[in-house]
Amino acid sequence: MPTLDICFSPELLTLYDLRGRVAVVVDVLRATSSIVTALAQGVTHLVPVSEVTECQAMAAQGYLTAAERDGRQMEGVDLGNSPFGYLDGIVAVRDRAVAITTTNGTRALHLSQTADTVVVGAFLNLSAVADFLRRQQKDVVVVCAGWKGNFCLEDTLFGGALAHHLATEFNTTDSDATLAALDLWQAAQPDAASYLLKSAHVRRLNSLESHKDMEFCVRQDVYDVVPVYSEGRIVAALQSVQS
Ligand SMILES: O=C(O)[C@H](CS(=O)(=O)O)OP(=O)(O)O
Repeated sequence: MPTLDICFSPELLTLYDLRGRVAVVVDVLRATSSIVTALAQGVTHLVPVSEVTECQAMAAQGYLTAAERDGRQMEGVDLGNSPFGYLDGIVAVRDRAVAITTTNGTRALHLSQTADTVVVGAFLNLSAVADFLRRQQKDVVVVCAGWKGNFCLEDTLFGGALAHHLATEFNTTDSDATLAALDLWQAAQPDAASYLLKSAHVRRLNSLESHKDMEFCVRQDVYDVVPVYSEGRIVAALQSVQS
């Protein structure tokens, strides 16, 4: 039976060997929720980059640009880090490619590249990711983006929810990290959104008046898209299998 382990922060990734495994990178608030939403809304692919200047430069190649630092959209770009940027119709996103840089999410993606496969997880595509992992039948590490290297509740909660979904098909009992995330998921029931109100990131987003982002990002199974990060691009899984 394949194992499901959880890495609470990118700073701990040196302790994990991702080779031969599937990495599920999660940054519920808000990078991976926005990436899932972007692909569901018809974005062709996303390129995660480290620096804002790198992101801005990609506009010359026809990319839409999405850049955020400390929760705020940067000057001179098309989009920030809110999933509503892909939903509100202000920027036409269908059939466009997006260069994206965020505080925590893009770093976690870059650091996970040694995995056999890197997928992008969020509550918005929880069941789709679980189905994808069932088909892969490989060991899994959930890589929590956290906040500036620190543990965060929302990404760990996602890890617990995913482990709960896969508990009969994956070994979720050998890792204390997975057991802790499962306990957290149980503690958050029956209302994970209310539970997350206590998290530091939700308080940060509230102070930026992004409460509706949090309410959206904790919704489960809104989309069935599974983004896969490969060769510098994030594409929907079916596209990746066909190409
Ligand atoms: O925009 C976000 O939600 C965060 C910024 S911060 O953690 O609040 O500074 O970026 P992300 O990379 O999605 O964690």
